[in-house]
Amino acid sequence: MSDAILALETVTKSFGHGSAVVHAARAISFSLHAGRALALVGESGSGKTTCARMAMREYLPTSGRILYKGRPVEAANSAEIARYRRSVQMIFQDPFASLNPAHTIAHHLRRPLKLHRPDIKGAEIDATVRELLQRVRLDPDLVAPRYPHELSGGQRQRVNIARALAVRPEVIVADEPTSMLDVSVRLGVLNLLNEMKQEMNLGLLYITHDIATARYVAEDIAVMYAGQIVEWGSTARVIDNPLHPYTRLLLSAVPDPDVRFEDPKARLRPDEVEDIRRRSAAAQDNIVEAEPEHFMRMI
Ligand SMILES: Nc1ncnc2c1ncn2[C@@H]1O[C@H](COP(=O)(O)OP(=O)(O)OP(=O)(O)O)[C@@H](O)[C@H]1O
Repeated sequence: MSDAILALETVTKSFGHGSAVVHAARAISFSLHAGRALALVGESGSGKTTCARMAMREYLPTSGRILYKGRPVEAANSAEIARYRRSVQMIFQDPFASLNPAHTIAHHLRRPLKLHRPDIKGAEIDATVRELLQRVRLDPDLVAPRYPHELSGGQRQRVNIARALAVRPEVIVADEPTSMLDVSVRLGVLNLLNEMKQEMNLGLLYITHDIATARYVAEDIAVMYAGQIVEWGSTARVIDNPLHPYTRLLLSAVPDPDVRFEDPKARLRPDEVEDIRRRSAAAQDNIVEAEPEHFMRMI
């Protein structure tokens, strides 16, 4: 599809040098489209956050290109970079760390409006704060005057979503947005992200170790293993008919980022895990040098 808002084209990111080099992302290609979500799934260390940080321009790729509306970001001037930064907003894992305990929720939402929305002034700012809170299904009268510690984790994450929406982004990058929340409120936050995607025509990059949750937000899934995308497809196809052994491993693993697959709490036996890892690594060796198009055909 050529109407991508944001596209990573054969992007690679390495850290360190020589024998200590870590290939965190290798030949990664994906694009984000208005009103659609891509779930990037994989275990801890597979390279998901590195991809998110490249999409945010916090990390520059070692090689490859990032395109914003078809134009390479590297060639952008400072005004275009500023527009890009506004256009691509991030929601982090820890809903508390990203809010300042000394300020009210209203303050957190007024700030981006004052900085990035010259079209609204004075009383309009407070009206927009109310609108934003309503949009994320929070009661403005109750929530606007509160401090972050007075809200639940789920409410705080909704405030973070409202803050990201304040600058009218085109893309939201949500890195494990529910993994630090109570299980009981996770689905509500995922449903909210899904509604925002549809209502505001946002492109969404949803990053998770828990492949099953992709069903609630994402049209497509890309599965990452050791810095590479090893399987890609529609969410229903990947979950119902996973082709790659590593995807099967993810589907059978417990949804807890702190539990490694070798952990006895994971449902697979250690010998099964070892076998799948070996086959994943072998499959990966075969595709390392392949062009993305060729790789897509292989999976
Ligand atoms: N700034 C950095 N310097 C050196 N190595 C890094 C850096 N950032 C990430 N890495 C390494 O790159 C690899 C991929 O890490 P990344 O954080 O992208 O994975 P992840 O799938 O997002 O994992 P997690 O869910 O734990 O964040 C890991 O081996 C990690 O140690």
